[in-house]
Amino acid sequence: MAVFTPIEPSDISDWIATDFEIGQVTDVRGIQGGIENSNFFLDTELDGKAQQFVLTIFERLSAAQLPYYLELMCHLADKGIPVPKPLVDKHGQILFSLKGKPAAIVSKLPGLSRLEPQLKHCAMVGEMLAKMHLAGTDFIHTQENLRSLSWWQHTIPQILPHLSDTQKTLLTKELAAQEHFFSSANYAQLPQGASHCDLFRDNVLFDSKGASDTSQDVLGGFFDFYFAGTDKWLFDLAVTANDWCLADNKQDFNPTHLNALMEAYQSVRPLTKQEQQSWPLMLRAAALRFWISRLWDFYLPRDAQMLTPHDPRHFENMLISRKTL
Ligand SMILES: Nc1ncnc2c1ncn2[C@@H]1O[C@H](COP(=O)(O)OP(=O)(O)O)[C@@H](O)[C@H]1O
Ligand SMILES: N[C@@H](CCOP(=O)(O)O)C(=O)O
Repeated sequence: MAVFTPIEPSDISDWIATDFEIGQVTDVRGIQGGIENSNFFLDTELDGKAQQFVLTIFERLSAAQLPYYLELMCHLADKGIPVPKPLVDKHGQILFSLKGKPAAIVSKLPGLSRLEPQLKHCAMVGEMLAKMHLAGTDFIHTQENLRSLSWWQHTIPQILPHLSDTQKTLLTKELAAQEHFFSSANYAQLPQGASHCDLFRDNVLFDSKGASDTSQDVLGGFFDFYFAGTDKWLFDLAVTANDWCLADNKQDFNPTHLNALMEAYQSVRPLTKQEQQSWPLMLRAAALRFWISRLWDFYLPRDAQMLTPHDPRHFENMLISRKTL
C-alpha cells in the first residue's frame, strides 16, 4: 500500500487505551502494498498477550460511504466468511476520525498472498466467493459499486487526452459496448448483491498452517472491501477470474485454472442461463474497469510514501484478449 497519511504511536496511544479494550499500543507500522488507503499494522499488548490489528485511514472514501463496507465486513464475519472484523469502540462506533480523515481498525487475517496460485488456490477462492455472495443475501444495506459504469463515463474524458489514437478507439468503443450491455434485458436479469469487486490475488491470504511450502494452505481470508458494492455477482466473478486464472503471457486465460475457479464457484452457486450468456461481455467489463482506474491513477497521481503504481497496459492487453473470446 501507500502511506498518504503517516501515523506515529503517540498519535493514537491515548485514544486506543481509552476507547478500546485491546490494551496498550506497542507498535504502528505502515504497510507496503495497496494503492488506495493508508494502512498500518497496529500491535497492542493486553494482559501480557500480543494482539495484531490493521488500522486504515481512508484517503478517498467519505465517512458517509464507509458504513456500507464496514457493516458488510461485520455481517460476513458473523456468518463465518473469513474477512476482517471491524473493531467496535466503547461507544459502539466502528468508524473513527484520525488526522481529519475517516479511519477504522479491523482484525488482522492470518497468512500470505499467493501471487502464483495453484489450482487449489483458485478452487478455494471460487468456493468462498460463492459462499460470500450467498452470505450477503440478507445484508440489509445497499450501496452502488462506486467504480462502475457511471464512474467510467465520468472518468474516461479525463484520461482520453493522454492516450494514443489506437487506445482512444479501444476505450471509447468498449465503453459503448458496455453501455449497450448494461441496458440489455439479459443484464437486468443477472443476480446481484453485496460483491467484493476487487478480489485480486493480493487481496486474499492463505494460511500455510506452519508448513514452509503451500502444501497445507487453507484460506486465511478475503480483505480490502473498500471497492465493494451492490453489483452483479457475475462481475465479481469476472474480476476474480481475470486476476487469478492467467496464462503465462499474463493476458489470456489459463483454462485449467479458470475451470478450477468456475467449478468451485458453481459447486456452491451454479450460474444462471443469463449469466452464462453474459460471461464474455462481463469479462470485458471487468478488464475495462481496471484499465480505466489504472490509467486514472497513472495520469492523475496522488502524493504518497511507499506508493507502487500499477501498470495500466496489463488491462489494456487483457481487454484486447477478452474481445477474442
Ligand atoms: N485485515 C488484514 N489482515 C492482514 N493483512 C492485511 C489486512 N488488511 C490489509 N492487510 C495488508 O495490508 C496490505 C495493503 O492493504 P490493501 O487493503 O490492499 O490496501 P489498499 O487499501 O491501499 O487497497 C495488504 O497487502 C496486506 O498485506
Ligand atoms: N486491485 C486493483 C486496484 C486496487 O489495488 P489494491 O492493491 O489497493 O487492492 C488494481 O490492481 O488495479
